[in-house]
Amino acid sequence: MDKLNNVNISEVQKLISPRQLKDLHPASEDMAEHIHRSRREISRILSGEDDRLLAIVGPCSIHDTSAAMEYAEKLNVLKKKYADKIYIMMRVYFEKPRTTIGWRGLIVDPHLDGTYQIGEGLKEARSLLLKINSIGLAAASEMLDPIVAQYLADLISWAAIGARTTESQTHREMTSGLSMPVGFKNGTDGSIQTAVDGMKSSRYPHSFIGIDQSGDTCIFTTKGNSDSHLILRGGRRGPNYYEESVEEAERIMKAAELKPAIVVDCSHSNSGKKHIRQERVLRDIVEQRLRGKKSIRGFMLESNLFEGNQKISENLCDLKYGVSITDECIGWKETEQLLASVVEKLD
Ligand SMILES: O=C[C@H](O)[C@H](O)COP(=O)(O)O
Ligand SMILES: C=C(OP(=O)(O)O)C(=O)O
Repeated sequence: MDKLNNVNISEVQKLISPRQLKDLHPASEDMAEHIHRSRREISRILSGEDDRLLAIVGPCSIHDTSAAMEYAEKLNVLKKKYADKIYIMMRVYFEKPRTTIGWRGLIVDPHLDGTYQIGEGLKEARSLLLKINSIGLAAASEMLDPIVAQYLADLISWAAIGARTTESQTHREMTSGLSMPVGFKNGTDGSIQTAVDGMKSSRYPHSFIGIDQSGDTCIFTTKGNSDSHLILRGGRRGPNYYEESVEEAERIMKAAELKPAIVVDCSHSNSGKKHIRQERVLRDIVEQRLRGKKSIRGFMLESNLFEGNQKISENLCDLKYGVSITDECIGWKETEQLLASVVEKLD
């Protein structure tokens, strides 16, 4: 009996390497060009060179890839229709950070039953990202596990560091080496400073340990990511999308010698996790922008084919199609109406 090692480990399994997964599900040259272009467009919006608003819209989490693809097709129609006013991309979230415990997303538990078939989850996630990008839509996702990034980051055009990891050294180091614009969410306690510290840290070069495409342990030395920005998502004390909060965020970013660039998350603690309240957040920030608050560069909506959410039932056949199994989302009809009204106001 080994008394010192693996005391709390019950099993270790080999996993496919990033390169093996990419060989199975490769990105074409055309797709690489589309993702490169999307990242540049997003970067120009976040820096203010492009005056459009970034709209990150989609499910709280992906659990059914067919429903996700139906959603992507619908969203892509709006992306093309409103392209001169807003840049629409899809929230394609596969990793869920939990306050305590709960389903952790399609990659970790693709069968939703605690069997943790992570290899299958990675394949499903990569194959969905390929399909979404192939129709010309760009994908936005949270980067939670730095190892997972090696399998999927090439297909992602915008990433978020979540409220629960925004203070983490590991996530700041990872961000400094990521190839796409990355938003730091304010902490769950509402701290904007924590996210601004994350932005600042990730702009510098770092060295850290990670795995390469073959799965070998390596030292990565990064150049720093100049495309970091702030995401206001509200906090324990309530929402932070109001003008006073936006101005406080601007002050904190300026004090850190960062150019203010803010995306407002209309969900989470800005809506008290009530989907019907996302609309009022969105209307308010569009009004702020029209009054000249140019530091607001985008917004995020949690939206699905149908509104609300549902618990993961014992019998998975009972799950309703197109309804979130994590946070509440607005439904497709409301999503269409909200995006149309944003564009109308910006006209
Ligand atoms: O976005 C989803 C949730 O807000 C996040 O994963 C935390 O969820 P929990 O507080 O239900 O664990
Ligand atoms: C988990 C999320 O958000 P936050 O980190 O703001 O809680 C999310 O956007 O899915």
